[in-house]
Amino acid sequence: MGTPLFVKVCGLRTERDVDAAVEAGADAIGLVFAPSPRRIDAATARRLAARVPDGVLTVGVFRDQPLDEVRALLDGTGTRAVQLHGQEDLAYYDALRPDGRTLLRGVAVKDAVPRHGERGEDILLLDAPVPGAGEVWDRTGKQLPAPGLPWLLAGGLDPRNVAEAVRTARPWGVDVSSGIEISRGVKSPELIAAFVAAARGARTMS
Ligand SMILES: O=C(O)c1ccccc1NCC(=O)[C@H](O)[C@H](O)COP(=O)(O)O
Repeated sequence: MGTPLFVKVCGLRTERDVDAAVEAGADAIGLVFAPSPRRIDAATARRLAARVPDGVLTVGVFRDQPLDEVRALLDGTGTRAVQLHGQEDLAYYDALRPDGRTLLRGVAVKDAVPRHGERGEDILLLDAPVPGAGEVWDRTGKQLPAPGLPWLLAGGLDPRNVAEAVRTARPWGVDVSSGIEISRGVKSPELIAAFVAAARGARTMS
C-alpha cells in the first residue's frame, strides 16, 4: 500500500455539500472566489468554512484577483489555503507566503508540464485548459511530476474514471468539481461519496 491519496473536492456552495465532503472523508474542500457559476460570497464562505473540522483543509480558489481582495476574503472567512489559477507571478506568491497559508498553483496544461515548485507552491495542481469545465486533458507523452512530489491531478475526473486515472498518472492527489455535480454548480452528495471512495480504492489497490 502506497501513500494515501489526497482528495480535494472543489466548488462547494452549500452546507449540504460541505457535510457530504467531510463525511465522505475528503482531505480538502475548495471554495471558489474567482468568477464562476460556483463563486460564493464572503458571508456564505464564512458559514461553510465554519463547518469544516480541523484536519480538513479549506482552500480559497482565485484567478488573477488583486492581492488585497484575496487577503480580505481569506482572512474574513477563516480560509487556510489558497489556490491560484491565473497568471500570478512569483512576487504574488511571495506576498501570500508569509501569511503561513498552504499555496496551491493551478496550471492549465497545454504543452509542457511546469516544474513543481517554480512559484514556491506547496502543491501543484495540473488541470485542463479551462478550469472547472469538466474536460479531461491529454496526458499522453507528458512528463508528470516525480512520484512523491505533492501534485494533484484535475480535469474531467468523475467517480467512473478516477481509479484508472490514479493508476496511470500516479498523482499524489486528485481534485474534482464537475464530475460530482448533477448540473453546473449543483453538487450531489452521492457523487461526492462515490468519487472519494473510488479514488481511495484505486490507491489502496496499487
Ligand atoms: O471551478 C471553477 O469554476 C473555477 C473557476 C475559476 C478558476 C478555477 C476554478 N476551479 C478550479 C478547480 O478546482 C479545478 O479546475 C477543478 O477541480 C477541476 O475541474 P473539473 O474538471 O470540473 O473537475
